[in-house]
Amino acid sequence: MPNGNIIVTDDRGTRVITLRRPGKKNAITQHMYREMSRAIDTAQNNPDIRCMIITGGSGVFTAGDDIDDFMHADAARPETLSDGAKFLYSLALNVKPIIAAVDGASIGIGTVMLFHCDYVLASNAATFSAPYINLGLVPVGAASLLMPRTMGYQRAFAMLVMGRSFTAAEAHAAGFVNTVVSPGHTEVEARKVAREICRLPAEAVAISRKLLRAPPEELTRRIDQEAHLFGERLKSNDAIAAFNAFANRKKRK
Ligand SMILES: C/C=C/C(=O)SCCNC(=O)CCNC(=O)[C@H](O)C(C)(C)COP(=O)(O)OP(=O)(O)OC[C@H]1O[C@@H](n2cnc3c(N)ncnc32)[C@H](O)[C@@H]1OP(=O)(O)O
Repeated sequence: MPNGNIIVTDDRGTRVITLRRPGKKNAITQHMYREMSRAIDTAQNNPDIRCMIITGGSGVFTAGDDIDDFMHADAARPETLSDGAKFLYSLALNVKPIIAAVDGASIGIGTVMLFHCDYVLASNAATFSAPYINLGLVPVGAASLLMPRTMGYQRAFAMLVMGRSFTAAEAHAAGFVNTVVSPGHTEVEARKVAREICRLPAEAVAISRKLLRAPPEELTRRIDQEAHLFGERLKSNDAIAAFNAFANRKKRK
């Protein structure tokens, strides 16, 4: 059942998946994860879809997991994790190029998903972080595999273990952003990249892409391994204190 926070449109061979929850900085609920997974999964065997764009629109990409939703979702944690994990599986198993258009903050899963994407555009107002450490947590989504591979161990350490944020220029220098554009222009530029990809021979794109990427089974193995450790960390005093602090921050407002 669509809830309006994920908008999916198909335009000349490109599926555009838009996070639209501006009042909550595009924080991602379990329902939104399911909608995004469905959009990616249903593109796999659809010959009309040649590539995809994931965008947060203008001003923000995503504040990561919706922490309220995460905390209040079914008390059974494995169930809570499963929509996010399913989304990560959808990304890991996806066979079509995905372009990400990042304007503003990209936090947590927002940044992790970029490492599964094929081409990343960012505005110079974009910032990138994956501050699981600040919640007493560990990386998810095969970030511990893909980040050091893409940008080198030291940068991955700064982002994942120290919780550092990268600017668009730093992300570009680190190699996980292809192009930096002006704020408000990421989506239009992403559509140009999509048209370029759509003009290429589809089968050769698919084979070449597969050769370039980590095998899906390697990704899913690491996703599972991280999810297990993440689940353990959720029970830690550090994580409980961090989630309580978030809840109290809201009450004080
Ligand atoms: C298990 C989880 C793992 C992870 O995902 S790790 C990453 C978790 N994410 C974060 O730590 C980011 C938290 N959010 C922020 O730091 C800030 O927000 C921003 C920097 C993204 C934006 O700051 P500003 O422009 O000052 O906006 P604002 O007033 O903080 O937020 C606007 C509304 O959005 C809600 N919100 C923002 N992020 C989240 C989130 N991740 N989960 C749930 N709600 C969120 C706020 O509470 C508020 O809502 P209201 O106006 O009703 O008070």
